[in-house]
Amino acid sequence: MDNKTKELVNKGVMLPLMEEFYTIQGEGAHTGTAAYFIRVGGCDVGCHWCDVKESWDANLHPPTHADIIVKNASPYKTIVITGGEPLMWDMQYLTSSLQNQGLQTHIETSGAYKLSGQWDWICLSPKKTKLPLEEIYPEAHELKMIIHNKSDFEFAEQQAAKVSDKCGLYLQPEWSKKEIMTPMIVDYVMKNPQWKISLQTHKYLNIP
Ligand SMILES: C[S@@+](CC[C@H](N)C(=O)[O-])C[C@H]1O[C@@H](n2cnc3c(N)ncnc32)[C@H](O)[C@@H]1O
Ligand SMILES: Nc1nc2[nH]cc(C(=O)O)c2c(=O)[nH]1
Ligand code: SF4
Ligand SMILES: [Mg+2]
Repeated sequence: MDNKTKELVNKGVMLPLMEEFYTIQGEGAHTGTAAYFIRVGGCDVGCHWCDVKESWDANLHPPTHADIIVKNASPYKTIVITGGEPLMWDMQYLTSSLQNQGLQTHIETSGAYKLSGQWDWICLSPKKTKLPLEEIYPEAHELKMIIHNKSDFEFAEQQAAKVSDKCGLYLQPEWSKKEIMTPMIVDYVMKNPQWKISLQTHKYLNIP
């Protein structure tokens, strides 16, 4: 990568773009809503069950000008920025440009990096391997905890204690463990109705 490109990536004017696709938000509070997804490469959080490990190495994803990303997104209404870990990059330029076009900016994040950007919706999905920075908890609109084993319920409660009263609470089965964990989540939500269940509905629908 040349120095000029590096500088633009540092400013968030260019971003390592893995893929963009129009689909239905499959998870969490906005499940069922049509949304344009922008998947930015780069993540070092290291979830062993991550369903997009191809995103991890930012060098595999071409630095793309945010103006092009915004142009591609402009026909749509709800834009979901995901990754990889989007907060590894400065999200200010991209999100302010999207909002200037009248688009709704949503993020999927582990919260492990400094919060940047202007967001209409923040979905925080904390990971034990690299905990969220304290600053993001009061900003989260939705807390989405992935349940891979029984101890993850305890971790979910610890994280729920840190978000605001207005934050929606979701338990989502880790995909490879869904046969075992989904019934446990159903039982847990009935006993602890402050939580809701979130399924990866796009995977059941066979859509991206
Ligand atoms: C691939 S991550 C990208 C955004 C960010 N790095 C994060 O983890 O929030 C998008 C969402 O998918 C969830 N996820 C990833 N792998 C999963 C799996 N195997 N089963 C269930 N959810 C998963 C993450 O927890 C996160 O909520
Ligand atoms: N349909 C669909 N919904 C999603 N919600 C969060 C996703 C993600 O990978 O961040 C995702 C995804 O990859 N596809
Ligand atoms: S933080 Fe997100 S992208 Fe990174 S490894 Fe975990 S699930 Fe995958
Ligand atoms: Mg996904």
